[in-house]
Amino acid sequence: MSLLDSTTRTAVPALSAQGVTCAIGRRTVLSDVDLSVVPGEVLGLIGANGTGKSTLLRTLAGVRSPAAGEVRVGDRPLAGLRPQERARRIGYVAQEEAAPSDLLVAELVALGRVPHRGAWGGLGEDDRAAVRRALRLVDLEYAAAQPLDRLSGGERRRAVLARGLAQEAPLLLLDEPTNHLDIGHRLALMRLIRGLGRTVVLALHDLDLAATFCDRIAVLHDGRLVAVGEPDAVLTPAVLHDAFGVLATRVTHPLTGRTHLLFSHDESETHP
Ligand SMILES: Nc1ncnc2c1ncn2[C@@H]1O[C@H](COP(=O)(O)OP(=O)(O)OP(=O)(O)O)[C@@H](O)[C@H]1O
Repeated sequence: MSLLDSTTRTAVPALSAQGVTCAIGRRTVLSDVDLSVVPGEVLGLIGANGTGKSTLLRTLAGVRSPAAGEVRVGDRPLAGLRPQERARRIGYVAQEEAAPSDLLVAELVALGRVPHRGAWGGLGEDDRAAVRRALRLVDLEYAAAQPLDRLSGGERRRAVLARGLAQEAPLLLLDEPTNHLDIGHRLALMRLIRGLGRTVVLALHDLDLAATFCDRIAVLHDGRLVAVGEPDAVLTPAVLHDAFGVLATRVTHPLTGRTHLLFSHDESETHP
């Protein structure tokens, strides 16, 4: 069952894409994408490698301009927002973010406060509190004073996510936020995202996490949106076969009663 009620569903979308097409060089990598995200919704973006998830997130974040179509934040065109205004409204965490390795974790997270104080303003008490809050949320307070290059891959990922959280924007766009995280931190992060009460669009490769924590799921295939809806309606064997070329079987968790997915490549694996 969706966590959204019907009132929320009829609200002005927090973010929408209308007819969004993106080209890289001469190649069209996103074609005519229409997508609306309602306030408070957690929307998972899934699809095979190279199907355009990162390109769509970058376009929704305003980092890339569409070749055609429009992105709107609330009732305003994204292209009309000044960078600082955009950064106050949208927090974006890319799949891989390079940062100077000698930067301290707390300094990286404090970069999330730039939209609130300007690039040259010092940190105020509000900013410091937001940094501490973000570090606590990703369970990384202990590393605040460490340089980034002393962290593990998963810890670095959590530090970058904390930077996005410290921005405290109502809209969060996260590109594979669970990458590099162990299972405990993956579940904790998804629970955290779920509990933020913000509007979140996130690319995920783990379909079980998507099914468990997202209100709706959008499936990209070859740069086109091929399905959007609640997890049970979208994560069907037919859609998953078309999108990923795998056979999916739904099973019921013996303890929670939730539906989970098992995958195989072809029939011979399911009928040995
Ligand atoms: N800078 C670039 N130059 C050329 N082609 C690019 C560039 N960035 C992305 N592409 C191409 O655009 C397509 C979409 O890439 P994108 O990164 O959006 O896919 P994705 O679904 O996020 O993939 P993944 O799951 O592997 O992260 C791919 O075919 C990719 O090769």
